Amino acid sequence: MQTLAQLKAGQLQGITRLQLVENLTEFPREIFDLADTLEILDLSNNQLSSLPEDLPRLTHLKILFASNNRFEVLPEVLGQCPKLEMIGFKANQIHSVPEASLPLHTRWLILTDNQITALPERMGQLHRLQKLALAGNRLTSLPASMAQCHNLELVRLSANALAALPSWLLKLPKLTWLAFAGNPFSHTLVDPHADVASVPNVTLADIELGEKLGEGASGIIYQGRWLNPAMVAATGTEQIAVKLFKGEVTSDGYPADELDCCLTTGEHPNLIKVLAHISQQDQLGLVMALIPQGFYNLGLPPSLETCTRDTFKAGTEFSLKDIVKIALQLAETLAHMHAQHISHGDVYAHNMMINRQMALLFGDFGAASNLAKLSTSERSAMQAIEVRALGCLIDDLLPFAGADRADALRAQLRQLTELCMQPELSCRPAFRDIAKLLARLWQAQACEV
Ligand SMILES: Nc1ncnc2c1ncn2[C@@H]1O[C@H](COP(=O)(O)OP(=O)(O)OP(=O)(O)O)[C@@H](O)[C@H]1O
Repeated sequence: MQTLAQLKAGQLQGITRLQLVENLTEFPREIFDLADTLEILDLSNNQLSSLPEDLPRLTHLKILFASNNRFEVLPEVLGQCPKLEMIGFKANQIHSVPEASLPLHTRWLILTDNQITALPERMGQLHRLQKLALAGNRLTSLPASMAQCHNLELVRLSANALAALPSWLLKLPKLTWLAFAGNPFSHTLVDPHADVASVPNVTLADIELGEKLGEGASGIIYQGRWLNPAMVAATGTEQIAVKLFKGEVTSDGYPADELDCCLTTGEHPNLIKVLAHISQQDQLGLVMALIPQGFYNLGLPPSLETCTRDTFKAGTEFSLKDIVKIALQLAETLAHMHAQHISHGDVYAHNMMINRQMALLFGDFGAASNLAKLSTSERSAMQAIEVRALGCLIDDLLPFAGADRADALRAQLRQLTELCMQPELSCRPAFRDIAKLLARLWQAQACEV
């Protein structure tokens, strides 16, 4: 992060990336002194409500973030910025998105947590659009022209007012990560957890909270201990992890939908075991088994460059057998989830943990959607969309498998990847069939050793 004082003193000449958090109410004109080099401008967490008309003078600008400001209209001038392809205006008060505000080469558009009721028809001309974050708005429909957005891969529609799931959406050839919980068409229950009597409902009084273990977008996770002996007896453990949901909408949707999807999914060996839920008026929470020692994240979130694909730590290495084992566990987990009519929405290596034996724990239900109210064909399409995510994951992992003698196995995994990523959704296999195929590959490898 840089300061306004550095900018005004001319100390930032030649930089490609500028971040200013200074309670700005006006766009500092000195930013134009950086026009020859500036590619990434982050003005998030200020008080801005407009951008200058000559913004396109920043001819190299590729990425503009202006989250947590006071914009009410997405500025039209954005549409004239010659290289702008990534636009982030999360958590403003935007109610209007003018046609002219959208540059045609947009790849990544984030408008989460605003007050948008409609998007312009021009959306359909954004042929490069890959990532579209619209959760937490007031959209009642999407422009039909968006059927032409053939490069869309990640779409967040949760927490809106959509009356229906557009049929063209479920045909997009590259759609891979879709979330839509918290819309009128998808609401399943009046009392969200009325059907999960199998999971005990506890209160904060049953728990002693300990140290913070981590924090996600939707909540904070604490180590904890049951204070209630009945719960120790019922769950077979005293030590627990407790996720306390934050109140507000996240980039993936409402915390209540995350909790609902997690509970509806139920138990699976590759999911973190849910021991109880907290559904107090003022606090939602999830009581889980502690993730055992020795588990670490399989991947890291996408970067600005990779946009929709995960990144991996330098030095990452897998054998082809490791990849088969990871993919097999994931396919089985997703088959289970879809059998319960739940889609995960965020099938990414950064949401998976593995240990040295390649045992998999799959987490983060933040972008999950309940498919119960969808038609059978819509549910099949939702499964096919997530099948593509499994294909992307194997595709991402394969380069880390060094050359070894198992060339035939590599070819089989490549073939599976291609099948999972077929542009025509009905040509993709179902998770159960993928799991069967991977189980056969796994057994064949086990016999070879
Ligand atoms: N059952 C658990 N036992 C131990 N640690 C946990 C457990 N659940 C979560 N954590 C820790 O808390 C962190 C945040 O978890 P959480 O699932 O809420 O969010 P996330 O998936 O990491 O983030 P986001 O929701 O923003 O994508 C994890 O990375 C992990 O370190």
